[in-house]
Amino acid sequence: MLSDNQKHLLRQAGVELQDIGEHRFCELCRHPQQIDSAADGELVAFLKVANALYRGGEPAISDSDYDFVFLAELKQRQPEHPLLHEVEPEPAFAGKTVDLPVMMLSTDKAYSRDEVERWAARIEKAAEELGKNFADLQFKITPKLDGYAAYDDGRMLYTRGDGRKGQDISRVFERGLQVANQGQRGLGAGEIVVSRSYFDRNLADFFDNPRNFQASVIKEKDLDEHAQQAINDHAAVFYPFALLPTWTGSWAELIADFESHVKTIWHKVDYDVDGVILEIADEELKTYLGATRHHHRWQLAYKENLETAEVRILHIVPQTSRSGRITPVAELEPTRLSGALLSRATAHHYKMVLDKGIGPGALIRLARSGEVIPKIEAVIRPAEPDIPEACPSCGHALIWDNDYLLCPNNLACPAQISNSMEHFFRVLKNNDGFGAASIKRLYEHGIRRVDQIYALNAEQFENMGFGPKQSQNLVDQLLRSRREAVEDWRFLAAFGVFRMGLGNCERLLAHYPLPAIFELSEADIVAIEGFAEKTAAVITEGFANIKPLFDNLMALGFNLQASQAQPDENAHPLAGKTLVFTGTLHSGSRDELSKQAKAKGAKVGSSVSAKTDYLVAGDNVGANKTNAAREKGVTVLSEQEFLALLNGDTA
Ligand SMILES: NC(=O)c1ccc[n+]([C@@H]2O[C@H](COP(=O)([O-])OP(=O)(O)OC[C@H]3O[C@@H](n4cnc5c(N)ncnc54)[C@H](O)[C@@H]3O)[C@@H](O)[C@H]2O)c1
Ligand SMILES: [Zn+2]
Repeated sequence: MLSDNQKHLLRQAGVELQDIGEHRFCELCRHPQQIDSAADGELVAFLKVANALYRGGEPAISDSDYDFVFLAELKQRQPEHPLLHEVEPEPAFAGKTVDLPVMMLSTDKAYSRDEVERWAARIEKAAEELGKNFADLQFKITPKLDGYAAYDDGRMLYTRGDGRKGQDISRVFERGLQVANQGQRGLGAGEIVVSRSYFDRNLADFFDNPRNFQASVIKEKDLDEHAQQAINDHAAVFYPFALLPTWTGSWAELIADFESHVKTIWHKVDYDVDGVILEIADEELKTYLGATRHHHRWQLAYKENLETAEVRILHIVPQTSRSGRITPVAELEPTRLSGALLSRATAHHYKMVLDKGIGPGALIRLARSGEVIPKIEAVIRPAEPDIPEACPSCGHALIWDNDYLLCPNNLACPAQISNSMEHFFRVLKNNDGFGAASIKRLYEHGIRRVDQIYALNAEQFENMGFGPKQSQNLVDQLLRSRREAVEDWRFLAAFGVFRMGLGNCERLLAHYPLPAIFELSEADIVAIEGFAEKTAAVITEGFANIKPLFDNLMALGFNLQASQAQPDENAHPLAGKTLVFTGTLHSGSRDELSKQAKAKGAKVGSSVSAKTDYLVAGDNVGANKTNAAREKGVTVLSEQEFLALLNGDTA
């Protein structure tokens, strides 16, 4: 049963226990493998409760069960579920909520060298697109502190909150908390941590675990005397990531001795560490790579997962996805791994099936990983694969599209149509009842598009075989989905345009109002940070394809919240602009001026590109450089002109 404190935490976080029930929640904590039997709603409710307890310092299950059993199950059932693509929320305290100076996200995770190499390959590609030499890039490794994330801007300390808005917890500094390493205030993101050896010696009798202790340090209520003592003894500190022990080197150096670099950094600090963080140092490339709603693409957490299993494949079942790509799903001899029973695994694509010999009878190695789970890590003994020739859903002949087998029959393929309709309701999130089973029935009765679903009344649902109560509920849910406010980028993402997931939709609509997206040229899209040339063509084509459906749905009147920052008369003239500094500056160091510009909402790059707005040229800058910038459409400013802008004078 849950403790009173745990129940209090849930109330504080606004997480409803009745969606799953206390009894069922505790039963699943003790017997994680029973999650197989849980309904989707139960699974989601379980995750929300577990997360709220964990963030409040009272975890009910181990991290490994959370990641590899419950979260993994959700990934398998509903890969697009928002819980998987957004920062896990922290419960709010009574206190001021403030915009974070920078986005504080979760991290993308890797459990094998293979995954690390795939991440590096994406970095290499982006570096190439920016004209940078991958071999020259510096990579950094730091220990991944397992504490309580916070951000220190020098004036206040904030929690990570939902990644965009956090809460003011400056009180911990008033309680005497020091910055680790004799560090100063204002060093940005870090974690509140407690020395592992100190905890074991002095705190283990009073707190269940360090997480429990850390949560108590930031609570608004009076501080526990042992916690206060730990702060006085400087055993509990705020550790800014900038001060962490760091390994730095090129990719070649990193990968040549990967295990040993990781191990050295992992054990460098006397705090709880649950992995290492890999990242690149190049600021311009970082800006270019950007972030999803969940993690920065320039950063990767490497964790260890020692449990693997050798499993025999029974057969491979091809499945047609929403986009027409055929996913190879291997049915396995049921095998237990990290607490869960595995009976299926996926291969990336059919090229891999072909190359590695993933056929019936093959012996493979499986590891539970944080990515699409579980997936085939390695083939120990290959077997002749079956490569399907026809789409398993519509029978259309398949074609190869790079590494993927593709069903090109996207206008009439039942799987593609049904999966797209299901995707719409799932991404929109503000409705219930349009899962795979309902959609299948609707499809069987001739429904092909979501606007047709919105046109149905209760009687028509009943005629398709839905019960009377369910029919009324579906009608209510459709109405609710139109009335309840929904962000315009989420609405756009629901259409499932290739390459337009939640993150990209949000990024695009920060620049253009929703109706304008159909007028965008490829060049308009490329000009936005984070969009590459190749994808822009696919995106404009995708928009053209959804236009008729989009218009039909808009006519129904959804309650859309526009995300685009309305042109603000009072906005600072540097807000949203990208600057590059060059030459000798007199009013401050380049770092100081960058900081001031960033504080006004500007971005600072390291070299001029087509995305730069201003080149701030100090002394001793050659005409070649300024002319080249002007040719790219960049405005060249003197230091004085820049200072005037910084003061708020308009350009
Ligand atoms: N046991 C449970 O019930 C439960 C519930 C929810 C989540 N969890 C655990 O929480 C984790 C997911 O949480 P998350 O979203 O906070 O993500 P995460 O574990 O990926 O951590 C991301 C955070 O790492 C921090 N970090 C630490 N060291 C860093 C460094 N050197 N450089 C940069 N950043 C660093 C940052 O603050 C960042 O916010 C999972 O491991 C999961 O198991 C457990
Ligand atoms: Zn098909």
